[in-house]
Amino acid sequence: MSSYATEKKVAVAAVRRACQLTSSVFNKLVKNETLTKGDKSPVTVGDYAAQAVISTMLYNAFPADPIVGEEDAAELREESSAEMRDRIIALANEALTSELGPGDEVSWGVGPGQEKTAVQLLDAIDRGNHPGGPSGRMWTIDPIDGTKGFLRGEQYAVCLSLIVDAQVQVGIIGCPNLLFDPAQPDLGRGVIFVAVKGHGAEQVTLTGANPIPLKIPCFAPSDISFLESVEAAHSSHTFNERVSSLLNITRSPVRMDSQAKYGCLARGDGAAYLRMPTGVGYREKIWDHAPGAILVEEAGGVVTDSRGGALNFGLGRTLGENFGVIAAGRAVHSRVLEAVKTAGMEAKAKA
Ligand SMILES: Nc1ncnc2c1ncn2[C@@H]1O[C@H](COP(=O)(O)O)[C@@H](OP(=O)(O)O)[C@H]1O
Ligand SMILES: [Mg+2]
Ligand SMILES: [Mg+2]
Ligand SMILES: [Mg+2]
Repeated sequence: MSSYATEKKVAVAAVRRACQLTSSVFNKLVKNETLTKGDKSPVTVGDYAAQAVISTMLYNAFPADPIVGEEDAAELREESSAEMRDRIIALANEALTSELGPGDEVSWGVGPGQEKTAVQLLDAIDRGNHPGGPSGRMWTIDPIDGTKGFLRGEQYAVCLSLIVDAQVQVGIIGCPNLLFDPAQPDLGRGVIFVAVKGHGAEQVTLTGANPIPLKIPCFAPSDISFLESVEAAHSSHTFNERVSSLLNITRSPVRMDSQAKYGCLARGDGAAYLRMPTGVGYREKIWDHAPGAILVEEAGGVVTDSRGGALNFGLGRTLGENFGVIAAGRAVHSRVLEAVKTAGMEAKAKA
């Protein structure tokens, strides 16, 4: 099985630069630097600039690889967005050219790069327009996952994955606001989760140091707690409550934005991640789950939809008919899946 050594190196370097960008943007973010997209969700200068940086670095290393990225530059190309566009270009160039120190080897082509023009950076954002599909190599970029958490100063994640023939091979999740070790808060914040199919999962610091292999522990029933979204619109809190009570879980759920939830699950901070749709019609996006799914699987866990089916990353930009997500260690997963089925039947009977 390929170890995807070069892909991993480039991907970690890209996420590292993007994390530095998003952390520094947060401290300077002003009101008119956030737009509302067509689906009413927020997007900030940080989302755009981070996608530009990651896409540029991927293009340098793998010019033929298509990219499925969350953001596009259509709005930025409008004359009325000139101020925001200039800011994004400046941020992206700063992130692409800054010295990051140890671990940022120039020899891999991932060290400080050249400044890019506005046209090049807008085109880099728009290279994320690939439709996805069942065959070939493609990257997914979610430059800021959990934009709402980012805006609240809480958890968010810079997420990147490599998918080959619909199978996730590499997943990287950068979490600048996450404690490196909740048991040792003095080690500070900032974690990058890294997984390569067949080669395990680990976490490193934002500088790529202190690698720690990740393995989901076995949980006693009394130690089980759920990880879930902060946003009730993204996943049903009431359904999770019902599942918890069916499983006699007494611990309160841990609410957290973004794929930081998958990272926490992979290292044993929480026993299960349950994401049930709040309404009909929303289709989960592949960039919201591909890095997390490979991370949890490589840490020994199981990730399925709410019916127990595999997540299908080969259907395009979304997960298609996959309904909800259940991620957990093997034993907990099968118990949660049973309870989800029971709660689902109860809900149907009531409707
Ligand atoms: N109605 C909905 N149902 C489920 N997920 C949704 C949703 N609306 C938006 N999302 C997704 O939820 C992601 C955040 O997940 P979480 O709630 O776990 O933090 C968002 O990612 P972005 O923040 O990258 O846009 C977005 O893609
Ligand atoms: Mg978004
Ligand atoms: Mg997202
Ligand atoms: Mg996003």
